[in-house]
Amino acid sequence: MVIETKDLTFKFGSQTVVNSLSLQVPQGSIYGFLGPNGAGKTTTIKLLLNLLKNEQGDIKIFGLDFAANRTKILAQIGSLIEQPAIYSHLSGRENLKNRAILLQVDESRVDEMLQLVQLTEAAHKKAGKYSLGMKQRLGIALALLPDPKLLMLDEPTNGLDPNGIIEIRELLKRLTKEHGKTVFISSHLLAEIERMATHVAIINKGELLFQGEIKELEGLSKPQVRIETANTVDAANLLTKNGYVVGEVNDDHLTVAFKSKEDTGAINAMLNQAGISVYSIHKVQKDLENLFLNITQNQAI
Ligand SMILES: Nc1ncnc2c1ncn2[C@@H]1O[C@H](COP(=O)(O)OP(=O)(O)OP(=O)(O)O)[C@@H](O)[C@H]1O
Repeated sequence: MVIETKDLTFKFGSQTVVNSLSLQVPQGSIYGFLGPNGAGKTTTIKLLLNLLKNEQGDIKIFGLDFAANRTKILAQIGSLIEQPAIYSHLSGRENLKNRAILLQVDESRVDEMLQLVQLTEAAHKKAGKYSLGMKQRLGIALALLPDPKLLMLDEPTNGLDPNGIIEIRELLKRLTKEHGKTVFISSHLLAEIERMATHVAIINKGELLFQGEIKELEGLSKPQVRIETANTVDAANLLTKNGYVVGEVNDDHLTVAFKSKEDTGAINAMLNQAGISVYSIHKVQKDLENLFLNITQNQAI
């Protein structure tokens, strides 16, 4: 594990903001750290970067105890929290070059990083003239300059347009696949990270509600049969009488729990035989965004 916390807890005054969090971030993963606004994501990230001091619980990073190895560990973490620290009157390249001198990193890394985040063409443009997405990518390039093993990003896709999100997504995928990095990325929108994350943690009110591979999260979403018909109430009654678990019943469609393809065919035949015309019938999976909302609102899945 690249990051492992055990019962991590943090309070602002009497408010417990991070509550007994045990996180496990595997090597090489894109770990999506999800939760609604105010869930405690930024606070957790600050604890993992030593910007806040943890009060209770243990943190291990790269297998080392954080408290005893802070400097060594932090030298291997690149981070981007809130706005990247960019000089807007300097070009993207000058921003990177300045940082390279400051960190005593070989200047050849500057052009490498520009290429990696696809800013080579805009390298000589003033950073103040960059789009939000370009600024975020420059921020990531600055964080990657000393070649850290782990990248921690707090809501880097916030406010980006769809293209900007895609560019960040492709960049983070390349970083894990081709450069062996581990990426910890927070977001309050599952849709923004579900297509890149390999692992997901969902927190709310500082508590961990789910942690696992993204595939496991998808597996939690139980499939349904969606039936479109003119007479949803009669259809619901008939299906209930025959032992089906009916979900939602709307004006134009209803849903029942999916069992099998054969069973879906049997439902269709049953409704037709009762004189209820079926316009369409198919299997649907609850989308992840709804599942995420259900989990964070403490509803049954
Ligand atoms: N410096 C502070 N002093 C007191 N309370 C704070 C402080 N910083 C954050 N909080 C509170 O801690 C809780 C968690 O905040 P945090 O910023 O970690 O959440 P978040 O999940 O990152 O949310 P967001 O997506 O809105 O940034 C919130 O209720 C917030 O009001």
